[in-house]
Amino acid sequence: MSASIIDGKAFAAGLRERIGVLASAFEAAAGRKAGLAVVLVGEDPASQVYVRNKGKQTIACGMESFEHKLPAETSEADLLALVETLNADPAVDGILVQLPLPAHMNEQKVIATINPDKDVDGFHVVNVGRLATGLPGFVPCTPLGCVMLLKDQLGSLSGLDAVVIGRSNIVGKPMAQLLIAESCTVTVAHSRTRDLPDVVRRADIVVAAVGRPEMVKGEWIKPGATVIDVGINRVAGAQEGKSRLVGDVDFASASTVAGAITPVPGGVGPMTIAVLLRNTIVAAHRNAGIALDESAI
Ligand SMILES: NC(=O)C1=CN([C@@H]2O[C@H](COP(=O)(O)OP(=O)(O)OC[C@H]3O[C@@H](n4cnc5c(N)ncnc54)[C@H](OP(=O)(O)O)[C@@H]3O)[C@@H](O)[C@H]2O)C=CC1
Ligand SMILES: Nc1nc(=O)c2c([nH]1)NC[C@@H]1CN(c3ccc(C(=O)N[C@@H](CCC(=O)O)C(=O)O)cc3)C=[N+]21
Repeated sequence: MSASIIDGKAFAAGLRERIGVLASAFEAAAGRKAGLAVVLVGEDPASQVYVRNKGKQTIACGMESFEHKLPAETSEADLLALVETLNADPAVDGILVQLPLPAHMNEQKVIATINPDKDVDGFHVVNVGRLATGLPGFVPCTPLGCVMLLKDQLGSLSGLDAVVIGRSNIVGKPMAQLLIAESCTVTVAHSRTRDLPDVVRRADIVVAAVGRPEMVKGEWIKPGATVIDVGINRVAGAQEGKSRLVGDVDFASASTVAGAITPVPGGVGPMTIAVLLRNTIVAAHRNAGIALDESAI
């Protein structure tokens, strides 16, 4: 049996199209474009690529992109001051501070400074609390993108057994919260989990967010299960000096057992950026007091 491939790239393109329509309606109603500010500290090449892609897609959707690139040696106080300026700027609806930050900065302190109603990453404790209690807020982009793909693939997730591998604040934990909200029976596995293959074998839905290239093997997967691979790992390619991207799932073996699986690249990654734009257009409507049917996006 061969799994169907979940085309995150195509789904993300459709999502951006719907956002584009909402963005032009917003501009007509508000007399200004919705705006996203992205802050990058330092010169990490992968982060630079992501930030550039975010900026391009923001503009392509008819929103305004404000990019702030700061040198790696910027003081924490200067970064906090920039965040405060963006909080106060009425042209800015969403703020994203690219992580990880340089070691001399306290990430929690920086995130805590972002106005929760502009926190389109959903990382502020207020939004974490809102998600945990079922209040409207902002949900982290990567896990929300995963749930959109799952619901598109499976319809209702109610009653399904889900295993999330990874318990980070940005992927694993919010992913578990969203699956609980969809009435899945959720297990969260991590580096101390005993017999991970056995835990994964129970799952109708497997979400891998580990950061270990091709760790999850096909023999671990229950036949017909849906596999969402969040991992983005750059490894040495076949050709000298070239690298390639692989996920946390061994795609070759898992795709012979799973019912459906996301590829890397072209799966969850493109969804992350599209959901960021979704959260930004939602923030713009809320901040401007303009009604929007958020469940329809
Ligand atoms: N597609 C996208 O848009 C995004 C992709 N990513 C990718 O997703 C992956 C995870 O990211 P992130 O959550 O930030 O990573 P973290 O490093 O913050 O978390 C990794 C988690 O995996 C667990 N883990 C590590 N080794 C094992 C193991 N051998 N067995 C079981 N669990 C293990 C850790 O457990 P413990 O807590 O015990 O240490 C931890 O909870 C990365 O590849 C990252 O690049 C991340 C964000 C967005
Ligand atoms: N504050 C903050 N918010 C984030 O959401 C955030 C962050 N910091 N730091 C880094 C991680 C990682 N991340 C990705 C976004 C897009 C792709 C993506 O588009 N991936 C493409 C491939 C891109 C390539 O070729 O390199 C794909 O999977 O098809 C991947 C990973 C967002 N993150």
